[in-house]
Amino acid sequence: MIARTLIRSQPFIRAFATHAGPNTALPAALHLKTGQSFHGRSFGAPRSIFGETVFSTSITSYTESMTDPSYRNQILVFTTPLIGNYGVPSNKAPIDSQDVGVVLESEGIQCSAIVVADVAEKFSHHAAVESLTSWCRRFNVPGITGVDTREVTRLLRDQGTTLGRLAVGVDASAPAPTPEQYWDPSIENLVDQVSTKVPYHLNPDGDIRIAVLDFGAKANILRSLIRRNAAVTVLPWNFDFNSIRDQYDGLFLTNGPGDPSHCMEAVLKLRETLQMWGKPIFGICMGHQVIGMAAGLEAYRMTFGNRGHNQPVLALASSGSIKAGRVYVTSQNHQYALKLTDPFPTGWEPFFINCNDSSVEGIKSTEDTGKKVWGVQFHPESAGGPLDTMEMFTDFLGECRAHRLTLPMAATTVKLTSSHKKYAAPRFPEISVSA
Ligand SMILES: NC(=O)CC[C@H](N)C(=O)O
Repeated sequence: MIARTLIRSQPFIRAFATHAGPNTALPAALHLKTGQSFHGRSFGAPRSIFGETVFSTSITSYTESMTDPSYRNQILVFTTPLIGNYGVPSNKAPIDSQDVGVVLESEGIQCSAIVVADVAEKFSHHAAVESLTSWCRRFNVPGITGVDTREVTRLLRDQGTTLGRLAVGVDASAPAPTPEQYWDPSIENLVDQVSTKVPYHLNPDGDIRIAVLDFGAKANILRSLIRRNAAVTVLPWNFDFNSIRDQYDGLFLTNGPGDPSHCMEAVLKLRETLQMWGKPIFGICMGHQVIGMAAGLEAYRMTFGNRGHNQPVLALASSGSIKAGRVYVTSQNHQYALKLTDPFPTGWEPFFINCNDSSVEGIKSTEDTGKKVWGVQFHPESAGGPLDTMEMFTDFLGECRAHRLTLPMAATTVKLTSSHKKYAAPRFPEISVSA
């Protein structure tokens, strides 16, 4: 206890803190459904799991990636060899109306396991309160270290995202699972598992009303809206926004895990919104895919997706802070993408294209429609990663303000409640939804 208090209060001591836990020496294996096995040592929770094995090329921000709900049920392989060297911060944000209650992207670890070449047992950072190992253990998430992640990544790049199992406490003589034993998370509606179950409000005193459809929102998306003084109502992913749309100045669709085809209910509702409502709409990642599908585009599963904070995208059109012909470096985490068709659906145009693989990185409504609707596959909110496209939030809210409602703020029928806030400690009044 005394040692822990000292470690928390003394950056000097913390810099040399080690957290070699009791299960560190357990053997562990990463098995892929395609037949390859990699052996190393366990850290974090001493339990075995199945999941979808994906790789991220991010150099920093393992804490933000691991708490991103879009990584739900994925075994995350970091291509950066040393992970954990700056520890893990406290996840409690100051309680004020301009924040969402967490520092990271959600309350806890969302990926099902992590694979690293070399887990750092020593960590050093002024905000760190614990090691990666102890954080994983607290959230019951297993990790494997001592694996040749370059070899795993090359395999995943060639054969595509592959079902896997992280088996803890087994040595090289233990048999790998049979192909039928692998569990495929993409058959489940993961969005339904991570979306808020009931509506809640953030920053109710903001000057503009934005409804957010929550497909598994990263906290920094909500933060980016409320720090620009939006009053935000976060709604379940399949909430009937059309029944309350007249009370809002803009609609935002968030990121979220899994296959977008599980979200057809939201796609069909959004199709009606697009036809009947003229206010600005902005979607990120899953939200962008839902907008594209509502517009008539198809989504497909990529070979290995794009995950990392170093993805270059080329702007094909100018809009707000975005200038056609410029390359922006972006943060990404996705397995699916919209199909590029020629022609594009009437009233829509490609907005961005990926410089590496030419996948669709953004779509927008054409000028002649008079509408302001955008979707981007990348994450302008970053967390972590580059801030090149962050001002798209300012652009969106600027358009919303230009068409602002004149209703008094109290006129919304989505009322506040205190239960079921996804991120925040209880600090808002009770919610009940009257249609
Ligand atoms: N970050 C996201 O929203 C990801 C969207 C979707 N789950 C995909 O993998 O493509």
